[in-house]
Amino acid sequence: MPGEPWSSGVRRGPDGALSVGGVDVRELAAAQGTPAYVLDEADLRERARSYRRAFETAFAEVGAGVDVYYAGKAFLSVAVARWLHAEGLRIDTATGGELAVALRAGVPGEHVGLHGNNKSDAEIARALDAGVGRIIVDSLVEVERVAAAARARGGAPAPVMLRVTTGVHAGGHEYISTAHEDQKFGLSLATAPGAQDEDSPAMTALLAVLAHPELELLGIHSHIGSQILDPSGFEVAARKVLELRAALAARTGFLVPEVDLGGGYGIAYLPGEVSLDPDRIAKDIAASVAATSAELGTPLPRFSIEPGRAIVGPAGLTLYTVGTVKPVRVAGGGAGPEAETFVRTYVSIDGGMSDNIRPALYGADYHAELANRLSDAAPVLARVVGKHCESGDIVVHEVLLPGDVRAGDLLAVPATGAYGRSMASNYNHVPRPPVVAVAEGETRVLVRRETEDDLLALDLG
Ligand SMILES: Cc1ncc(COP(=O)(O)O)c(C=O)c1O
Ligand SMILES: N[C@@H](CCCC[NH3+])C(=O)O
Repeated sequence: MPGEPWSSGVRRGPDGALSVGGVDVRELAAAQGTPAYVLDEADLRERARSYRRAFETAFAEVGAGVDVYYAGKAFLSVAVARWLHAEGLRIDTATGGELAVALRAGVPGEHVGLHGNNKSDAEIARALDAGVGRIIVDSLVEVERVAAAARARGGAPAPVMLRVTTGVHAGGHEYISTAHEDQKFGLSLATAPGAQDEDSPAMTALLAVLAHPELELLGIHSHIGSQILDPSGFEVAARKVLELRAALAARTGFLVPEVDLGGGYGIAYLPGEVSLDPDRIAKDIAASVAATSAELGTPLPRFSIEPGRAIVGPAGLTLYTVGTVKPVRVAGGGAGPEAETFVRTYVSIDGGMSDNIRPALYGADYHAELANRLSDAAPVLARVVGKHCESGDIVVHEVLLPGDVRAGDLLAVPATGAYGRSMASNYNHVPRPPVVAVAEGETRVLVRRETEDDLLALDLG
């Protein structure tokens, strides 16, 4: 069993080939083609269960309830929404499209949340019609827009949470850190310098929600970033949210019933890295919110969290076929004619930045291994690159691969279950790969491969 960053169902057989969920990758590649995203169903379900178990247990110990919402942006399909709902998770959506998948899966509206910093009126209307359990409001104008949509419908008030930015900056890359002040999400807890008498944008929006009879203020939401490996940021952000909740209660007498602490739990991408341990973080966060609430003299709210990557990321791998292998002599630094050089072996695969944009977008690092055989050839320093017209079309910046890696070999890249297929594109008119689930020796295509005909059907000539 290879261990992290591979899913728990990955094995290396006696002949050196990888299998996942009891399916040999050579058979899988022959039947489904490559590139293909391969999802280890048992691993995915176990991660969902372990997050739910960890948080339910730790929060029950301090006397609080908790719901786990799976952040569908990481990867959503009808089957995955059904599996995760069956495991007791709810579904967090960020657009009308994700909402449509959750509803198509039969997830009841009250177990679905809708996020978005720029929801359209149609998205708001659809969420209300579906009876979603919560709309996470992201701006003051949206308070008015959701209230207007709820008023137009009549009936029960719309359940809303307000997304706040706590100023806690966490996560793997500036683009995926979402609670520092200079960005588009949420409402800030900070007041303008020198304007101590003024309310923060977050407090102003909470008061605005309370002033609307068409809205039910369900909670306060904080999401501080993604791929967070130092969990202390969660506790700092939670304290700020609980302080805001106490301040609102002191001001209005209304104690917000729920607090969402967002997602962002980091995973291993490379051998030697370790994913956050849900038991450990759940215990730490529960102890910290209990202490803060006691200090503030407010009873604990109901909590929720929104992990995406930590549930689906490690459960997925991408299978590629090797094409061109090209040794390239590279200057190694130093100056003058004696500058050292070394050889980097560029291993081109049949996908690339269209199925995994994360290395190009965030400089994210991945690992790759030869998947169809073992080799005792001496390792070479390799860079796994795609087939797109970009020199930044890199899937793995640096990895040691056997020196005899050649056309026709299969490469497996682990930990691609999150933000791979969901951020895939058709750059260079490359059809997007399928998502194939494996479990107990069986294969099931969850999302079929796109075809050139699919792409041409959009082109009306
Ligand atoms: C509001 C919100 N919730 C949940 C998530 C899921 O994050 P992750 O996949 O890092 O757990 C995100 C993405 O960062 C998000 O923006
Ligand atoms: N898509 C990002 C994370 C952002 C998540 C959504 N707020 C990633 O691949 O890491």
